[in-house]
Amino acid sequence: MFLRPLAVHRTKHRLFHDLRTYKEDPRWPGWQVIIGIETHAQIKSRRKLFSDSFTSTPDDTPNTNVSAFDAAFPGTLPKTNSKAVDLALRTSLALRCKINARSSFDRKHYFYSDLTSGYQITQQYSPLARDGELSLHSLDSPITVRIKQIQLEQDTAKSTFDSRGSRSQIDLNRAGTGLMEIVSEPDMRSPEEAGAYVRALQSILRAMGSSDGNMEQGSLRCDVNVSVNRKGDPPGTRCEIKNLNSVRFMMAAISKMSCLQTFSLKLINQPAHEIKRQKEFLISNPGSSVPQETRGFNEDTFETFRLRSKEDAPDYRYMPDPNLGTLALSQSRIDEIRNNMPPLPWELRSKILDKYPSLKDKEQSLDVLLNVDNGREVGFDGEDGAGAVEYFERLCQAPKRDPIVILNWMTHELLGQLAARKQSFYQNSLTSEQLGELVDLLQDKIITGTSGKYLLRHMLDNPSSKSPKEIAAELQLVAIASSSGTSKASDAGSSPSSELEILCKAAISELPSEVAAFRAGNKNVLNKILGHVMKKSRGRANAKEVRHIVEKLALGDNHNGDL
Ligand SMILES: Nc1ncnc2c1ncn2[C@@H]1O[C@H](COP(=O)(O)OP(=O)(O)OP(=O)(O)O)[C@@H](O)[C@H]1O
Ligand SMILES: [Mg+2]
Ligand SMILES: [Mg+2]
Repeated sequence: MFLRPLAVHRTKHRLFHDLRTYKEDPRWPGWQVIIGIETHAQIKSRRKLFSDSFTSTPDDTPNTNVSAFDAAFPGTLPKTNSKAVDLALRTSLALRCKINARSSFDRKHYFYSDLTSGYQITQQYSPLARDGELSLHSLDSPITVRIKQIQLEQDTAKSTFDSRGSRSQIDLNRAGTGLMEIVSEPDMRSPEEAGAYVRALQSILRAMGSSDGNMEQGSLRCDVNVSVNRKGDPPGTRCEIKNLNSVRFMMAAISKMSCLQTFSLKLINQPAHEIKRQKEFLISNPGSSVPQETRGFNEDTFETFRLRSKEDAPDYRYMPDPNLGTLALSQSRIDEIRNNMPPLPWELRSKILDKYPSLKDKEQSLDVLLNVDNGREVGFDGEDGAGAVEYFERLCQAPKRDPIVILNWMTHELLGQLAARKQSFYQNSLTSEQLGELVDLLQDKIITGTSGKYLLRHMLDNPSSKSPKEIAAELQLVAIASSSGTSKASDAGSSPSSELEILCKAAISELPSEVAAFRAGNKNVLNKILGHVMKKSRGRANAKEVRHIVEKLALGDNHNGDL
């Protein structure tokens, strides 16, 4: 009884996509571009998919997390890691998939040095989940991309080629790590839609704690399928571009034009990207279709290049894995996961906006916060840890703190500094208490913005449990107060009111010609005098106060203040 409306809805949904009306894209008039994406997301479980060894980060010493099974010793048997399966289930539910109560594993055979067993365990015939969807709200014209299936599989080892020694080196740390292959239907029509899809997927994976979703570090890899057809014609033959490792590269592989804002303009005259290449083929070979190929992407020239044609495609000789049997999932296990799902990114977003309405004008920064790659320790095996959002909320607990100021400091300063150090959020050594106090020092004008940034960098470089106030005093960052006493720097114990005036007086005597020009009416030269004082104060002076004092000293008490 209850299934019927769902089935009708699904049918309508599919029809909508199959017939998705041709919409002219001014970049390739008369043509339609169709894109489908296969993503491989490393599962953020503590242990590998079929063995007890720990999963690794790229920084781990090679070949230190390897069990006999990962190295394919004869006689070793796989044992499915239920935590990894649970994380994949959570992801499948977040993507509104139907869970397959009985899925199974198959062996995909091929011979390469990074695959010691000679086969990869995957789910070719009966995947974990099917028929999901992901809505892309960030686009000007939002779309829904259908998810064809989600399958579990093993990652391979990593081989690197040492050209000096003319030899390949194999690191088995990655061998056997759990992957989710998430396959979309061919529902995207532009590089922008493809980019939005991968970004939305990243935020879901991160919110579910099921993968770091980090393309640069290889925990998320995309294969992009692209085809081109003339308006009114059926879809063209797809070419698959393998292993793209950033959203920008993925968009560039589809169409160089889409990424010219982010990359150098010198690329404008370089040869073909995928859409251009396929269009040119169809124009110069009327009546033929583009040959089906697997292609690579050159990150320097932004060109795709042929790896192999369909005829050269290996015969993987798929066969059911005799050691694993069926992966049976009880309804109660699925229900339990459904009932304990962490909030989805858009749920978290509206919860935060309800709680802190002033952030409505700061949606871009809020999205940065919601999409933070928390790193391995948070949500490891689905456990909850203090991710960036929780950290933000802890900071906002002190009543006098302004959520806008906190959000700015977190997204612009803290996350910026962590990114510069190539650190994930979990590697952040600054506690929420420390950052909170730092922001309080700023709001109370005990330190200036410049000093605050310096203090933050210093604290990240020299982690300690000391309070920012103590460190600010040690580093002599406490702001110099003006004679009007607006600063609370009197805590520092010196006589700060005169210190600022002494600095200003010194500047006036050290820059006589600038002061003369200023007195003669050259307003611009004031900045030079102010810059001189700011430099001498090592960022501890408040620029407004310095300006006021310099004007007063240079022009006498009678200046009208609006120079
Ligand atoms: N005409 C088309 N144009 C663009 N993409 C397409 C087209 N037809 C299918 N696709 C996309 O191609 C992808 C096919 O992936 P799938 O995993 O099913 O097969 P595969 O690429 O043959 O397998 P493998 O996992 O071994 O690479 C899907 O993402 C699908 O949406
Ligand atoms: Mg595939
Ligand atoms: Mg493929």
